[in-house]
Amino acid sequence: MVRDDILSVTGLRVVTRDGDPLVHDVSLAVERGGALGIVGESGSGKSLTCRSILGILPPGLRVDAGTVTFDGIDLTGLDYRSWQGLRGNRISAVFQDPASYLNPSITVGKQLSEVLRVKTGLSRRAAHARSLELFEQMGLREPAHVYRQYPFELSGGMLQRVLIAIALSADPELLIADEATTALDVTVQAEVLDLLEDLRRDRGLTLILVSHDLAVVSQICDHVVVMRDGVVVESGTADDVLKRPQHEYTRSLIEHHTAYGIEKFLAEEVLDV
Ligand SMILES: Nc1ncnc2c1ncn2[C@@H]1O[C@H](COP(=O)(O)OP(=O)(O)OP(=O)(O)O)[C@@H](O)[C@H]1O
Repeated sequence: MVRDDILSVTGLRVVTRDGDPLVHDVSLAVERGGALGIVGESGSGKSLTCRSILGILPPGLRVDAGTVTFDGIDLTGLDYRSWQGLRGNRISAVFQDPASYLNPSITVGKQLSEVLRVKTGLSRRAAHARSLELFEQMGLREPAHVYRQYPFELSGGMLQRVLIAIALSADPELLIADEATTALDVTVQAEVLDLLEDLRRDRGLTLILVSHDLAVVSQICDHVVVMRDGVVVESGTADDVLKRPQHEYTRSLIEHHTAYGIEKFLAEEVLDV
């Protein structure tokens, strides 16, 4: 069967102002409705790869080789106006530390409503109703109460759900979650991952999940890319990469992470046989 990739990255290279490469020859692809995990230790180039896809590289860094194609559109050559129609609309993202993306002096409901009005042109009343609906879909209990709360009144898990609601306000096709559950405790982390998995199943949302934690990726991803020092060292189905790793580096990551809960995933191998 022919794969229907919504996103493909080929030979991506990100360099500094002096031309020093930070990400070299990265290639990956995500099937429409699929979930790709990008794993690797801190500094391996996961975030820069995602930021290249989103067109938001830090100042001084640029893509100097490769292509990023989203639904047939070459993102590397896009002008500002074309990005406006894509980022936040068809491609969205959530990051670590959700509080830093919210205005502390405006209620979270108002912040979501404002985004909805700007992105989808809804009236004030319709945006309010849609916000409540989105909060409910994100698993926030008592959405009308949450609507009136300020960021400091919510827990980390609730804030991340609010950020996911904002990221989904324009009904994007692709969501990039870059270490989005890293700061949460394990139980809340699992709940937010369940939410992402539900959104994938119910809305057909395509996911890229970036994490230094293999346990996180093993929970919902069907494909995995392993990065180290700015290069892809191994990629394939989650089953192949996590249960039958070919690369020494992947093996060492798995060894280190068995202590953090991917035993359950790896144990299924026993049942598979
Ligand atoms: N603005 C920048 N200027 C110079 N070097 C940078 C910049 N941003 C990142 N780097 C370097 O690029 C490399 C890849 O960084 P990146 O943030 O993509 O890694 P990562 O795998 O996402 O790690 P982390 O989980 O710590 O964010 C690292 O060596 C990092 O120090």
